[in-house]
Amino acid sequence: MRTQLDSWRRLKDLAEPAKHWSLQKLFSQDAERAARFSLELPDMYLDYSKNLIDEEVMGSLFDLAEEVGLVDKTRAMFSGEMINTTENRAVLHTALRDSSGSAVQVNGENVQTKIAAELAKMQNFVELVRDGEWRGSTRKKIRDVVSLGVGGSNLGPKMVSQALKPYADSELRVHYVSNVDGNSLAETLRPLNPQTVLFVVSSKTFTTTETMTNARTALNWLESALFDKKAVEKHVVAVTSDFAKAREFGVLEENIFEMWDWVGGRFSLWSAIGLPIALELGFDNFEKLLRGAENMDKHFLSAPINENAPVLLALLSLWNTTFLNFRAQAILPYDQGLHLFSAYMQQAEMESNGKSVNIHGEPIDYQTVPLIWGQTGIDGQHAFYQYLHQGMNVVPADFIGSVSSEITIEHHQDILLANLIAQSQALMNGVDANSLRRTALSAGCNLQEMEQIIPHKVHQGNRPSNTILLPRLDPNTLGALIALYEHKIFAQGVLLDICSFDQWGVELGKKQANEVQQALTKPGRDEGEFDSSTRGLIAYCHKHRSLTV
Ligand SMILES: O=P(O)(O)OC[C@H]1O[C@H](O)[C@H](O)[C@@H](O)[C@@H]1O
Repeated sequence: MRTQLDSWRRLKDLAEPAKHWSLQKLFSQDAERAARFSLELPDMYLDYSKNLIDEEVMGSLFDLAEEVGLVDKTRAMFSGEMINTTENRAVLHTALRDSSGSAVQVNGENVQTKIAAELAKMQNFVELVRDGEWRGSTRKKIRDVVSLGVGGSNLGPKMVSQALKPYADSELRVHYVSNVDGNSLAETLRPLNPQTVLFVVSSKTFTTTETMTNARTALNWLESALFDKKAVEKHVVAVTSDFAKAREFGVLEENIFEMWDWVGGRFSLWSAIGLPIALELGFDNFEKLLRGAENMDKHFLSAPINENAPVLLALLSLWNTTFLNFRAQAILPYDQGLHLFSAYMQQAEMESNGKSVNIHGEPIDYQTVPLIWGQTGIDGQHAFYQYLHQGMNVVPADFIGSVSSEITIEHHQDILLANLIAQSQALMNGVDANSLRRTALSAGCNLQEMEQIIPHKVHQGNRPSNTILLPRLDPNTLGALIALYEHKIFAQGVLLDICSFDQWGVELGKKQANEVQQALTKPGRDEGEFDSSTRGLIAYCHKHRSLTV
């Protein structure tokens, strides 16, 4: 049990006084604080000095990392050991971006050979489509790609596509549909010409209801518009680990791209699941994304734990959540391109570590991961930052920005960066009643009148944050940023003693949805097994359907 470890106990003791520390004071007592608690990598700057930490806390966190064997467990992941113990699988998204040529064995097989072959197949396909050599069934060039997938088979590629828009080829537009809400697919398809559309059906299992429903509707749309029962051959490709199911759907064997069971959905954008990214940005940019992630992999594997960016982020998350009891974390990108990054991180971290039993199946009696949420910082400032500054709960935040922009309109970028830096400063420093009084006096205000308003203007401050700056947002730095968080999540799982790579919590809802769906589509079916709330909701749906039909 983690709670029995010496370092864990020490951290528990240290947390009590730390809850009452003043970040402002810590800075004024130590001119070197920012240098002490920051890290500069070739393509990234991480400032974690605005956390409620000191050398002793960090030392104990490093001791914990050692006590739990983080370094050995990291090597085990990279080398293909079955660390996803509840599903008996290796976890090898890192192998997908390993260009070293060294073998990685899974069940006696070198997966690098398969990865290289699949990358070559992707590259060939991407070039055919982008060069206009791949033609639809009426011999027209492909102009629009529609990616159908959900969860890990959608969020990663979609987030990257959005982040790297300036690198996109305007000749080929890529659209993403994940929701089974028919409006989403219909709205996407409405302006498109079926003769020039290519669907990429991305599903590891090729059974996910939302994706398969959208795929069947898309196929009907194609077949009826093109009067061609074989439209699937030129207009649909699949990415899956279940080739038989994709063939059954009608996709030609040569148009199926493989993903493997040792790639988790939420870590899969580096595999053929990234095909829409490569189609939109070109294969060379996809490769740059892989190289950026590979650089972070090397850093994670080789840097000592006290200078290891993913480890630092994991330790700080543990400190804030498990020891200081802050139960949420905001992800606040200031770069508009990263507007889906918070949603992406939500799946990555919460699906991985949102658990309450340890790797041995025993109940956990400490806080695991925080609730992850957020949106672009600038929009957030005009929405929920009030809560961050003055709400009852402290929400540690990750501020993420890039120094220069692909489209350089300098003063825009300066305003953006100024806001990013100022917000973390304001959250840390706050403002107390006395300084409000001083400001009021020097402005010649009536102090008696001011007294009433002062409590409303006090900001407690002391709200922790990390700041991550990239020199610019490009395929390379984005690859590194995503890998940074992937490894943070892995390290967090090790520290918390969690199996980070299963997601049993998602399955229950899926099963229930199937049962409710049957009751919705076949009225009159015995609904006796449902509770009265469920029966009432189903009855309301039936009533209003019959009124609107
Ligand atoms: O790729 P698929 O098999 O369609 O699965 C898509 C998604 O399904 C579920 O929601 C899982 O929780 C996700 O991790 C997965 O990415």
